[in-house]
Amino acid sequence: METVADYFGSLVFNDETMRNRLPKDVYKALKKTVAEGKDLDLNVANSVANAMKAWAIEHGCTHYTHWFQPMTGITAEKHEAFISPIDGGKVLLEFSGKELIKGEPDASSFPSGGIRATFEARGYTAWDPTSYAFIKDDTLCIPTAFCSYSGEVLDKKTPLLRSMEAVSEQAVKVLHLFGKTDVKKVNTTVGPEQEYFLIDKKDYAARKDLIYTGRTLLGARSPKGQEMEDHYFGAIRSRVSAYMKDLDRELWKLGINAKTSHNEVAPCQHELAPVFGTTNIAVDHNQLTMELMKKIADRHGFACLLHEKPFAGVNGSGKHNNWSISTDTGINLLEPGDNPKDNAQFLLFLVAVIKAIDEYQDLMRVSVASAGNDHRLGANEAPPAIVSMFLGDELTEILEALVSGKAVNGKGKVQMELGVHVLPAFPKDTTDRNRTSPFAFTGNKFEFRMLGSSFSVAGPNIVLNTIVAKALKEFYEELKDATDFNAAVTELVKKTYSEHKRIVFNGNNYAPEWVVEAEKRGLLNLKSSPDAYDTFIAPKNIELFSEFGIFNSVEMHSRYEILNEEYSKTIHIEATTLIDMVNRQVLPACTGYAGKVAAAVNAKKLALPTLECKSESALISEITALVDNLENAVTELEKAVALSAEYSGSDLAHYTRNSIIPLMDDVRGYADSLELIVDQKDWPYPTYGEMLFYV
Ligand SMILES: NC(=O)CC[C@H](N)C(=O)O
Repeated sequence: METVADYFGSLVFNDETMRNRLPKDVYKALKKTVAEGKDLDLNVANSVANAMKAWAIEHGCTHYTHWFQPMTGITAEKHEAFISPIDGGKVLLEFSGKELIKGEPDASSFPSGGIRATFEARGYTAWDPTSYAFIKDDTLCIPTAFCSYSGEVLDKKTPLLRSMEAVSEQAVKVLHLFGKTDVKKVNTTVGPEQEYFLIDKKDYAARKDLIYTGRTLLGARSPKGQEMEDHYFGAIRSRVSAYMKDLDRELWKLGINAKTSHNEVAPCQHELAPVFGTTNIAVDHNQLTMELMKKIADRHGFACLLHEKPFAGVNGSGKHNNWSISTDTGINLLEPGDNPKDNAQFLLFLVAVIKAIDEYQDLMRVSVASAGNDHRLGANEAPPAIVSMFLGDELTEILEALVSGKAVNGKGKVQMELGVHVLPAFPKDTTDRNRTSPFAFTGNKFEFRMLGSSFSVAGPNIVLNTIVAKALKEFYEELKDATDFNAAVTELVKKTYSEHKRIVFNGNNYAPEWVVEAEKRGLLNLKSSPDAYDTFIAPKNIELFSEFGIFNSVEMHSRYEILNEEYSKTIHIEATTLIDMVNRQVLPACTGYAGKVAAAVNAKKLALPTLECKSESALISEITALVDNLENAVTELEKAVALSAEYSGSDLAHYTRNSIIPLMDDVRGYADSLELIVDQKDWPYPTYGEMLFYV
């Protein structure tokens, strides 16, 4: 019988395939290029392209595509057939090294935030040999970076790769000070847990809001929600289980380490978690996972919803980004060590992260800001908009003790004195977890829990890598000339922790008291996305990204434009969808139903003139009053949407947030009240109950 091990990675031009199919010297040259990040020699590229083509054709491919990640947050592809005509009406199948390493799609219609006028249509894609080529839809896909003709970055992969290099360079320098001179490279790793909803395809097709916006804009709560806490980790329905198996199989063929599947908190909500991997590859794999989740759902009669808040009032969907840094010699730098020296190193990297998060709370917040995630953060078991870190009691105690010079007490586990050489051996697995924290230490990695389920994980990791690179760079400067290295490290750990400990919060992030406390500590509370976006172009942030060559000022401003635009457009589509549904579905349904009741009253009275028909009359009045309110509310919304033409950029985003969203809430309030009193048979779209429980 064929086992997973037999077909795992069968659609990937991975290391094993390359070793088997490439001439030895070409294989070696390619490996060297990847390891050293150098440009690829054209002869090597030709040879690799040839082998790739042969392999792809054997697997039934007719086309190839550069597969890239523009600023849309999803991936893009433009398929080219391998065919090249020859005399006699025949074709050859061709794929050259040049075609492998560089593509030139007409790129005028991708978001560029004003960098490129549409007449400057040219854009380049360049092969990223650190991520393997793979086959999707009988097409050879080549992971690539995407930039404009004049070299400005237009994608998410390029800055991600740069940020990985930045953190590697700085971490290596610091590690060399610790005597780890064998370390040449440091990689950040990520394991993104992906949450999603599965609903019946028929229900999906019957709701314009799901089709146009990915979330329900209307819908009264069903009598049951998630309050019984019976869905989380519950037995998986057989239809969903079949879907999960199918999905795993397809992901495994693509070499994606899909590992954990389970039911999530809300009805119809699930999660898939992979084994962690190098950030760049984890980002590519997460994009593929999201794409396949949707595609395979369709095969099983489901629609897969990746929106952060498809249903109001129940759990939203996040994507928890488990982030760590490890060396090419196999050391996880966020793993407490076995001996005092390694622990000093661990503590130094730990406080680098603490400093980074505190100094760049704003960027962390921006990296998870979107119209969809605004509904999720701070509601129904998702972290709030205030960025803080959870370290756990033990680690906090150790750092506090180090700062105060006192011995660690309490659990009697660790005694410590000052000085690096006497730092204790830490318990490896801190058992306490904090699900409420935006950024939680979980023993050997940080779990960044604020990301929304529909996000590309590139953005948040670009920020994380860069801000940690910055902290490490400053540390290196402080330590490089130290006469007593151990003492200098101790001092630096103490100083950094004292200066930045306000960002550490081990308590309940959902509690209202935390908002008050966080304000006292001077932490940012950027409640909505437009508030967050405005901080993106703060001088300190432009300096940061420029310093490490991740983005220049022009690229930062373009991204700022794109963020604001995407936000406003998303809500504009939502508002116009809502108006459409109300005017053309809800209002006619309500009027129709009230008419039916009125006709029934008339008929009854005709039959029995003494009848008063009090409750029917009250119902008609209630419906009519709500319909009047709904009409007024939707008219106000229409006016506000029309007025939005007067704004642009950040002003438009703020206007949208402050003027459009509250009116959408008003509309929803009246429509949902009507849903609860109108005959179910007359209601024009499936209800929450039908979508979440009748599956
Ligand atoms: N149990 C959980 O981890 C819930 C997480 C929640 N779905 C979120 O949005 O982050």
